[in-house]
Amino acid sequence: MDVLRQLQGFFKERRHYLLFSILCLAIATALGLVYPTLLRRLIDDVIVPRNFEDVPMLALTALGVVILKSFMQFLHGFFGGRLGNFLAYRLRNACYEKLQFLSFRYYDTAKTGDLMSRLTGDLEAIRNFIGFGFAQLLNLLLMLVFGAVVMLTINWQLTLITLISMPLLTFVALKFESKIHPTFQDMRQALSSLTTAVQENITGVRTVKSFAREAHEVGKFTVRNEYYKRNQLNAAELWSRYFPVMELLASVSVVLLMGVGGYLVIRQSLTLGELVAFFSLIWYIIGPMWSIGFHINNYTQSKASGERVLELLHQRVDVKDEDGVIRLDPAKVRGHITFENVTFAYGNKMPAVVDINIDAPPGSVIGLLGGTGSGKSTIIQLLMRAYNVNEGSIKLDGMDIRHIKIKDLRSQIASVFQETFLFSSSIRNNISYGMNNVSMEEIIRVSKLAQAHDFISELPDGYDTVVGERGLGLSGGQKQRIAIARALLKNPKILVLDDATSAVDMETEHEIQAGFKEVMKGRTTFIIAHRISSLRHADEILVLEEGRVVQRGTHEGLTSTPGVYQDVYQIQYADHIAQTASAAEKVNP
Ligand SMILES: Nc1ncnc2c1ncn2[C@@H]1O[C@H](COP(=O)(O)OP(=O)(O)OP(=O)(O)O)[C@@H](O)[C@H]1O
Repeated sequence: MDVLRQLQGFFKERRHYLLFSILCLAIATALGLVYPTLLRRLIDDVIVPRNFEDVPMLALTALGVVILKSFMQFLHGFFGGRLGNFLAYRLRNACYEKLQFLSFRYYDTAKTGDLMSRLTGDLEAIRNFIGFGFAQLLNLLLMLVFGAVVMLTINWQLTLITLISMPLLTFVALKFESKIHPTFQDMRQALSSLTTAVQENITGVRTVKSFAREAHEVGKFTVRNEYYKRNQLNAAELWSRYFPVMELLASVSVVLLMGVGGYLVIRQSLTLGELVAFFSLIWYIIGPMWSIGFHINNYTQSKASGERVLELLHQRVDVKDEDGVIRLDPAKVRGHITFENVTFAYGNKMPAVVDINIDAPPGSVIGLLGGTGSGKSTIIQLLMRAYNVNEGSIKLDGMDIRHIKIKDLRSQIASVFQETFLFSSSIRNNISYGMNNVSMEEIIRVSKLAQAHDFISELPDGYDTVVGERGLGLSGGQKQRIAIARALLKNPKILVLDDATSAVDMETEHEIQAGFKEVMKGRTTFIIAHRISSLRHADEILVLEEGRVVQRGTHEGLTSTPGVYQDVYQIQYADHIAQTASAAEKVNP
């Protein structure tokens, strides 16, 4: 109930809908009791004494009850639907907003499929339960109480005898629920793994095809599909057993009623009308008993769903603005970056970077070189304050970035990552992502700088061409050039190029770098690169190994000092060095 109490906070302005919905359903249920009473009057007061002038009145009453009952049911659905949808809408918005502000740390371990199912399946379960299930569960109790009270007022002995099978019916219903519930959970799990397989397969279609793994993928899917089918069959078998058993038990009441009730009528301790009313009342009570398991199941499932949604909403955001943060005036930002003894570890792992010191004055270019996993990207992540440093500090123009408004800090940094993410929208929208009121001229200007204008112009719809999901349909280099244009449009004080030219050929790299020279002017630039050619003009190059800076200096200084940089240089420039050496030999034999 704690979950329900917490969820209540999301619909407190519409709490009256819940009350109306329950009230209307209760009235409809109470009206349902009028039928047996009318039947009883029809037999005892009309048919038996052949008093037929009362028939029209009884018929009109029945009609009135039907209409009123239907109207009450309509109102229950109306208010329930409004309430459920209002709550789902509020929760969906709250979850989505939370997802925007959750830290990178959360996304390091979060699974897309799981998050999607919280925002869809779980929300749907909550919507149904709060909108309808809750009222119906209460109503079920009301039906039992109302029905039993009316029966007791007719004949309490007969009531006790005929309701003898009720505990057994309840027991079977609950037992059934305890079996079907895990089966449903397995089914949900199986469906989730089936969906994950489809999602992964579509996302990684290029990898699958390039490794000719179609048959393997089909096999993997078949196994999961088989498992899902088995679960479905289990559930179907349980259902097929449930209804006959329930009917059998319910028939015990009916048989008892016929025997004992018939005997009482013969003995004239019960009227014929009362016996018929009893029949109708017994089904009025047994009906809800059949679905008691379903309603309880609905409740437990929604409770679990509520917990999952609330768990997401209660996630702690560890990187957030503190009170009294500094706002940046873009015109005054100079872009002086300093790292002072920075150490950082992801979770409980070994530190990813240790004791990093960098001084990047405004407009300088810092190169980061190192093997895979050496900590290059981590340095950039820390600069953007994706994570808080564990030790030391990072400063922008002398201010610790922890004291600067995150939005302001990030708006001063533009990055081009190794992996370019494009939204399924037009190229123009992708380039101007996050910016308002950008003119077409501006978009074209930056695209030209990023060497993207030519290939965009050749596309059928030019800048209005809609790129597929994550940019499918464009080459890696083309996507990267769009990302570069996007970064240039932001006109940042700090530029991060994370292996930004790795997906383009040498010639294009050269062209892009020539363009970059222009845009890097006046901006502090961090370049992460595997190719020395991308770094040679940097003001300072940091060579990283296992999170530590093992060498630092300019290209000239590092090439003339024995060490990692010189080794990498010799490997990457082997041909060039050999040529230079033979040319020198020819001159000085
Ligand atoms: N999100 C993360 N969660 C946990 N550990 C991480 C995460 N990102 C990186 N690491 C770890 O931190 C270390 C440094 O990784 P980082 O990505 O900074 O290296 P890199 O030099 O950029 O590598 P690459 O050139 O392959 O991109 C590695 O040991 C890596 O496994």
